[in-house]
Amino acid sequence: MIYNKVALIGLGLIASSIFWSAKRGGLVGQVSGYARSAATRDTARRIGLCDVVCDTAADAVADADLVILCVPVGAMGAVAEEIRPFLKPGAVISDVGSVKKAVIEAVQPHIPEGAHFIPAHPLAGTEHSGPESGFAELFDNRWCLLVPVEGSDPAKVAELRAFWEALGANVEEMDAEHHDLVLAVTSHTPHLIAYTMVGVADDLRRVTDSEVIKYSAAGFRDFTRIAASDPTMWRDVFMTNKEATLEILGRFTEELFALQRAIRTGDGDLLFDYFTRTRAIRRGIIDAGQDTDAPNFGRAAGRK
Ligand SMILES: NC(=O)C1=CN([C@@H]2O[C@H](COP(=O)(O)OP(=O)(O)OC[C@H]3O[C@@H](n4cnc5c(N)ncnc54)[C@H](O)[C@@H]3O)[C@@H](O)[C@H]2O)C=CC1
Ligand SMILES: O=C(O)C(=O)Cc1ccc(O)cc1
Repeated sequence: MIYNKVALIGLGLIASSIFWSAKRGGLVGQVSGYARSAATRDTARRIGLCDVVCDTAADAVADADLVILCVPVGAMGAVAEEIRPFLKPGAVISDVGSVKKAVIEAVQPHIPEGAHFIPAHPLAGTEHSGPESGFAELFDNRWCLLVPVEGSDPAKVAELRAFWEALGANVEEMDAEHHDLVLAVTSHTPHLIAYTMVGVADDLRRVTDSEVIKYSAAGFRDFTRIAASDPTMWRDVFMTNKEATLEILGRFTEELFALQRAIRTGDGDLLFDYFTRTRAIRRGIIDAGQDTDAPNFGRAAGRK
């Protein structure tokens, strides 16, 4: 057993999936949990989420060997400050936030001497949130990126890697700056585009009165699924990964204008060549075994 006691702070999709996955594998002795809202704590107790649900973050982290912050990115710093006095000496503090540079800046100042901060980000999720949305298979065969900070103890990093591997994930290490740029391309900007597209359709009330959903092809349906993601979480992502998302959005709008111009001028060759190139990228993703239509997406989508 890598950790005797693990504390989960924030009991939503990711924390509940960590719990069910850890239970499935018999990975930890005890998992304690804390959520800010009494309603979430009550739900967690009702569904058996965590071995013990505590009414304070202090109680949850007491004696924990690993504390995982599973709250929205914008709340990480305040939560780290709150738990600081109650951490076990030598404890590992990690997180699952979708942005890394800002989380490190917010959390690092609150890590006490002797404790180990090792940021992490599982690249797995659904559009659902809350304590009832998690499931044991969420991380199976998905990536989890570890983002060690300067001075991270390699032995502690190796333990956290083994923990995530036991949860089913494939683990890689990356620095924070690179992580935030990669995620801006692969996750953050695509989410913003989905939000925008659904917003545009909603503005055109004329067609949205049931027609948009009724006649929606797979493309728009995927957008509506993504645009149903948690507003707090995604607001925080864009507030904290500002630099990288603005960089990618700048490039995106340039390309969009180029395609817009090709449509206006009737440049079919440009469109054909562009779509041929992008088709090859999709095929490359599938050949590499990184198809985003992985089973856990289907499963979550099939729940509602
Ligand atoms: N949803 C997804 O697809 C993924 C999310 N993440 C990251 O994981 C983290 C958690 O996301 P989810 O589990 O999806 O969110 P969620 O919305 O399902 O759960 C968040 C939990 O944190 C609690 N919370 C919020 N503010 C708090 C505070 N100040 N103090 C204590 N508890 C607080 C909420 O009540 C809730 O229990 C976020 O940082 C997100 O960026 C990472 C990978 C995928
Ligand atoms: O639901 C989707 O489409 C996702 O892309 C899941 C996801 C959301 C946020 C992350 O930081 C990582 C994965």
